[in-house]
Amino acid sequence: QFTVQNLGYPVKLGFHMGRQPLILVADPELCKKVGIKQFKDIPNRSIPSPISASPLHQKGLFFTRDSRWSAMRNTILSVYQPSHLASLVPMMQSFIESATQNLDTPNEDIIFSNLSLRLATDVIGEAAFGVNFGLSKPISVCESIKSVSVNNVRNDDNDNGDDEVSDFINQHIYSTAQLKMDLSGSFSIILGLLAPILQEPFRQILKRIPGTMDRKIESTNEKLSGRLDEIVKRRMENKNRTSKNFLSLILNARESKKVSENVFSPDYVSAVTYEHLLAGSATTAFTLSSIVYLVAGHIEVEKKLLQEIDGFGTPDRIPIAQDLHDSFPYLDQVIKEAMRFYTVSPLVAREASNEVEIGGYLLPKGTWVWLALGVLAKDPRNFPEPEKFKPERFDPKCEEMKRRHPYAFIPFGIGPRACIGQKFSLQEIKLSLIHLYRKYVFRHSLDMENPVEMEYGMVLNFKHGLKLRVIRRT
Ligand code: HEM
Repeated sequence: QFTVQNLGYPVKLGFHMGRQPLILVADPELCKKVGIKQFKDIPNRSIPSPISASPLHQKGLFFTRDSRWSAMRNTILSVYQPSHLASLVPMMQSFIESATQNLDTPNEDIIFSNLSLRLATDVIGEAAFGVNFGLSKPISVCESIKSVSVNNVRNDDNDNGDDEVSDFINQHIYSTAQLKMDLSGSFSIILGLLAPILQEPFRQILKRIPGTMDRKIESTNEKLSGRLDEIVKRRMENKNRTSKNFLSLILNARESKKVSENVFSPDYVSAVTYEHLLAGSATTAFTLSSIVYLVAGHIEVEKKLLQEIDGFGTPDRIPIAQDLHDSFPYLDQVIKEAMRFYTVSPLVAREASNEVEIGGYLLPKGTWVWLALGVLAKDPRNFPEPEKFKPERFDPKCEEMKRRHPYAFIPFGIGPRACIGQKFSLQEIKLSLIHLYRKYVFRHSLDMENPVEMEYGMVLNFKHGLKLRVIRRT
């Protein structure tokens, strides 16, 4: 395991050790070249342990980018187009209102990162499955710091009456927390780093031995993929799919024979649906948490932000999509700066389709090329004083912004494989922040470690959760 730290951002590469040649790219011009041309996505099936330990690995389907993916991407794209996104505002707003009711319990701090994960999971659950997972219920005393550990989310009560779905989603949250890319994972993950060829045989043995992490992961994964299969099967049987969500669109395309049924096999549909849930929840949740964390520590930013939000109108005026686009320029800057400061998805992977020259190096076919988005975002050539949180650096009128390379800030990736949920997540994050700051401000809890500790996993996360004191605005 080794860490790239020369640009101030640790990128753990332990899980790559001993595999095919790898080059890490942290230059905007080269990122553009790699992201848009000459490179294909890594067929992620070949990425070792941490990802292959996830629920749908057994089917060989998790995060695969084979020829079927283009058909899938085209099928679901319309869910994420602006006209449809605008119609999702009321759904998002209703989850936000529900999740953030009664936040200010006297003398109790909250674990905001739990709240944001539940909220983001509910929102994507509705968009992907058309199912209300019921996680965004008002926070209660049982969610105060004193009684809930961050790693214990799956043990929380969830009495929404739909056991199957709530169990599934609790498993999902648990399994998301288990996806680690360093040496703190299961024994087979560690073995995979050192002797890849032994990994699978060992996993097969270890998963049968009670008490091992491999056994726990295996059991979570089995339950999770079983439940997901059931949800997909039931939705396939129900032909009355009028609402426009991810799963309905795929199943309708399958049945209308626009896409061959063999292409969208039930297993494949399960895999991409799960992947979607994962891609859309942990990323959005962390981003929302990190913004609130950073604003809580920068009172001058908070003041300016509150002014903008208050200036929009009385709290009963819910912004529509156009308002979100036009009326909150400072909020835009705060979000971008927070996403630069803590890049939730620090690495984007590609593979050279052919021998190719890049940055003066001749890379053999098959070389893995990783775009280090997190390193890019801390490069002082594009972001002077990169360790300072300064939303104004994203003001379109400022010199720093005008001078900046257009690909210096690409938290959603780049090119034909860029994030499909970019606009969706920004809409959700903006609505959440506007709603929250109309009612509350936040301060770091005294129980929060200082300096904050991050976990550099599949996605960035607060190692011990984000703990906040909530103050109701008067
Ligand atoms: C703040 C929130 C988010 C961030 C920072 C983020 C970031 C990313 C990044 C960096 C990639 C890889 C792009 C590349 O390879 O060039 C990606 C891919 C993807 N994201 Fe997101 N994402 C977010 C939210 C979402 C949401 C809400 C959804 C679903 C609604 C989503 C669905 C996807 C999918 C399906 C892909 C794979 C696209 C493909 O391979 O064609 N993401 N995301």
